[in-house]
Amino acid sequence: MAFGFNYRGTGAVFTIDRPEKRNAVNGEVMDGLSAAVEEAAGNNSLRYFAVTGAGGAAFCSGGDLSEFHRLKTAEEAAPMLEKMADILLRMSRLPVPVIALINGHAVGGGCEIATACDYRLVHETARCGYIQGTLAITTGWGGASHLLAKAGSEAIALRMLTESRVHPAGELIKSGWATEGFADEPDVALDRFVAPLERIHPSVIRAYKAAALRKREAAGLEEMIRAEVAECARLWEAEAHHEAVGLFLNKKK
Ligand SMILES: C[C@@H](C(=O)O)C(=O)SCCNC(=O)CCNC(=O)[C@H](O)C(C)(C)COP(=O)(O)OP(=O)(O)OC[C@H]1O[C@@H](n2cnc3c(N)ncnc32)[C@H](O)[C@@H]1OP(=O)(O)O
Repeated sequence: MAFGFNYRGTGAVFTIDRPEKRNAVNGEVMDGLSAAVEEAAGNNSLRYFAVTGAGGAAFCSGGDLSEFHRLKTAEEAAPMLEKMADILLRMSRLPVPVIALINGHAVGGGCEIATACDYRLVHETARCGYIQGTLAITTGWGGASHLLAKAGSEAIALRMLTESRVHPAGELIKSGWATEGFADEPDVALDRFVAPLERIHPSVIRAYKAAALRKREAAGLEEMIRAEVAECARLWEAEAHHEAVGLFLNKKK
């Protein structure tokens, strides 16, 4: 199975479990996350929803390039991009805090998953970045829209997106992208982070989450995501993108 979904204390944890592929997202992971989000949305006693990756190397390396490299045209790429963008939008709209437990590198679509969360806890060795630019595409799962809708500094957000590089944990914490860093086991960091929330009545937490969602919706988040997906699909079919992906997949051959 490419993923796990477990209840842990008062929360639920979705784990991408493909460490040999650095937790790249394939169709099975998408469907698993979609089902987990649906289940969490209907669970009135849930207090948080966390996403993480199996193994120490990566949180998530983005879309599975070997699987999605088959998609050549904008028309072929769009349904995949739309599907994951919709899953991440629904995840972001969960009525409880959504936490990215970034145990290792989060790049490309992996960085977008983290961005759709309310909080990002980053291991000190993890590096994160919207590296899609190096593949001649933009983010296509809604990551730029989530980032711009809630970033404190538009300039920092825009610079991260356009530079398309990976950032060490220290830099992510300093810029405010990461909520906090950790050096111990991810589970310990998660418990430490949720402990103060668990002392507050769940209805209060849910009310504040609803307030944050109202702010993002007022920014036009859903419409922004639709435009982002279309733009990524348009760039996807260009030769520059397919060449860059081919180079990555053939790098060790
Ligand atoms: C859909 C789109 C979007 O945003 O909307 C995207 O996500 S574009 C996808 C953006 N993602 C990427 O460009 C992938 C970037 N991946 C990386 O930069 C790296 O793999 C790191 C994540 C930094 C990990 O580096 P590290 O040296 O630890 O591992 P590695 O590069 O040797 O990778 C280990 C194995 O995982 C595979 N692997 C890694 N990332 C993959 C991916 N995204 N899709 C498919 N396979 C992948 C490698 O080919 C290799 O397979 P073998 O063992 O068989 O050789």
